[in-house]
This record gives sequence, C-alpha cells and structure tokens, in this order.
Amino acid sequence: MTYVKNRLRRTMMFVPGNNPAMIKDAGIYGADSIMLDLEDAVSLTEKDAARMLVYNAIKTVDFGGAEIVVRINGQDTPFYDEDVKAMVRAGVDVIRLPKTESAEMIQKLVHDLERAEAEYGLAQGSIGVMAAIESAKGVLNAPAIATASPLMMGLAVSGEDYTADMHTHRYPDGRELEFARNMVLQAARAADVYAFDTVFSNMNDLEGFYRETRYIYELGYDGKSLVNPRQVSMVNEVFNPTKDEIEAALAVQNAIREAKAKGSGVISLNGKMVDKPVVEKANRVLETAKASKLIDEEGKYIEK
Ligand SMILES: CC(=O)SCCNC(=O)CCNC(=O)[C@H](O)C(C)(C)COP(=O)(O)OP(=O)(O)OC[C@H]1O[C@@H](n2cnc3c(N)ncnc32)[C@H](O)[C@@H]1OP(=O)(O)O
Ligand SMILES: O=C([O-])CC(=O)C(=O)O
Ligand SMILES: [Mg+2]
Repeated sequence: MTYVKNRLRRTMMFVPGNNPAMIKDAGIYGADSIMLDLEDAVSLTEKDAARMLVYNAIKTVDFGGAEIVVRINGQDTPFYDEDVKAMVRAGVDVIRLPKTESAEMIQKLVHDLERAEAEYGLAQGSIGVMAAIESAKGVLNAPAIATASPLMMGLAVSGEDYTADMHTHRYPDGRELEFARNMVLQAARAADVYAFDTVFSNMNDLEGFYRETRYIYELGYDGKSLVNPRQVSMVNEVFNPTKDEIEAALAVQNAIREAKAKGSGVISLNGKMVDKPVVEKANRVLETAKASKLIDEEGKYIEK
C-alpha cells in the first residue's frame, strides 16, 4: 500500500483494532478510508493483541481499495513506540496521532517513522501523518500543527475529548464545537491539507446526523470520521455533487471557454457573473464528481 496526498476522503470509518470480525468486513461498506483503532476503542489489557491483529490485517485483508489509516496510541503512553514500529512494518498508508497539541509532537512522529523505515530498509517518507485535535491547546496550535511536516495529510477535530477538555458536553446544535471546527478548518485550508469533522455517536438519530454532516460540508470540510457502516452512504451522498451541481459546473466551464475565446475573463451565465473564483469552484465540483466516479473524464455520466 502507498500513501497518496490527494484522493477522495469523504468518509473515514473507525474500526476497533481488537475486533477481527469488524476488521475482516470493513472494506465492503464503501468508506474512502478505514481507520483501524489502537487507541480508545481498545482496552489497556488488549493493546498488544490488537496491535498484532491490526498488523496481520494490513498484511492480509482485502480492504477493497480503501485508504488504510491507523490511530495509534498517544505519545504519553507506553504503547506508542511499538505501535509506530509495527505499523511501519505493516505498510500502513497514514498514521493518525491522537491528542495532538503541538507541531513538535508531529515532528517527533515523523522522526520516529523515518527511524523505523530506516531500520526495516523501507523507503523514507512513504507514510502520511494526520493529527487529531482534541483539546483547547490543540485547537490554539492548529495552524502550527497543520504545517509541521510535508508529510502532513490532514487535521481532524475530535469532539468527544475536546468537549471534555472544555468542561462541556456535546449538544444537538453543535455550538460547543463551533470555534474548534472553524479553527481546524482554517488551519487545514491555509496549510493545504485535509479537514475532517468528528464522529457522531448516536446511530439512531439519522436526522441529527444528516444535519451535522450537511453543516460541516457547507463549512468546507473534506470529510468526516465515522463509527458505524450505516453512516457511510449518507456522508458520501452529502459530499458528492448533485446532478444539478455537475450540470451547472459544466455550463460554467463552457461559458468561460467562450469568454476566453472572445478575449474576456468574465461572462454572464443565466444572469449570473462567471469569473475566476466561480470557475475554481466549478472545477472542484467536477474533480469530486470524477473522483466519485459519477462522471467520466469527458464529463459524461457513468451509468450505475
Ligand atoms: C470517541 C472515539 O474515540 S470514537 C472511535 C472509537 N470507537 C469505535 O471505534 C467504535 C466503532 N463502532 C462500533 O464498535 C459499533 O458500531 C458500535 C458499538 C458503536 C455499534 O455497534 P452495533 O450496534 O453492533 O452496530 P450495528 O448493529 O450497526 O452493526 C451492523 C454490522 O456492522 C458491523 N460494524 C459495526 N460497526 C462497525 C465498524 N465501526 N467497523 C466495521 N464494522 C462495523 C457490525 O459488526 C455488524 O456486522 P454484522 O451485521 O456482520 O454482524
Ligand atoms: O476523532 C474523533 O472524532 C473521535 C475521538 O477520538 C474524539 O471525539 O475524541
Ligand atoms: Mg478522542
């Protein structure tokens, strides 16, 4: 497996690293990234067994083309060093560092990855890293964390630990996460890395889940961390452009092509101004539509 910086990452599904049945089938639900968890889903007594299980799974299980992320244990735990070494040997795509509070923590992770790669005779820099931001300190340092290394893939806001650190709880309207969500997103965009929203834990509140997903999509997030396969298709749908959006984006591309042929950088389309930022947004819609296999390279719909 190899890490690629740019790819579709709408859905990143947590899979407990101590659950062989869940791990075995994790690739069938259509998540863009599968996140095998060695941290908070695994009890202290199962840490070593889970590490071995996840190592073997990365080597042998077919995850159907999903990106493989492992959430290792934090740098203040006795499990961190072994987690790093085992995941390097397994050939993981991305390491998610929990409870990241500073750029130095990411630099230490990258250094430890390089050392393990050297030890096992593997190419340097072949694993991406991402930071889970789970505290007030992490949020305030998000801009430095996002730019800590060229191997940085993204930032995730982690609302459960963050609200504990902030002496609050999670509420349906999400006001308690507003500052963290905006800060993490700004930091990610400014550093040109991905931004992921936090998990939604109530599997039976589909309406609340949809509302939250739509909200973070509109803010500009790239994707969301998930805890259950039933959440995958709804998030993928929210992040996929609609047929109307794709058609509007194709019309924008055609209009600007015409404008350029006439020597102009701006044109009117159905009464609306089309200029550079409008074209940029249209291009992004079409890139996502292609990556999601909704349209082909020529912009034609792919029949399902
Ligand atoms: C704050 C944090 O740190 S969050 C991150 C750590 N937490 C986790 O990793 C939890 C991951 N999620 C889970 O363990 C489970 O989804 C739970 C406990 C939340 C709910 O479990 P259930 O009620 O059994 O879920 P549900 O009934 O929807 O399961 C349906 C199927 O999907 C499977 N499944 C459920 N969750 C997952 C998952 N995260 N990954 C892979 N498979 C899963 C189940 O095994 C079941 O499979 P089966 O039909 O073959 O038996
Ligand atoms: O990263 C996440 O969304 C899950 C998590 O650990 C948290 O919320 O504390
Ligand atoms: Mg957490």
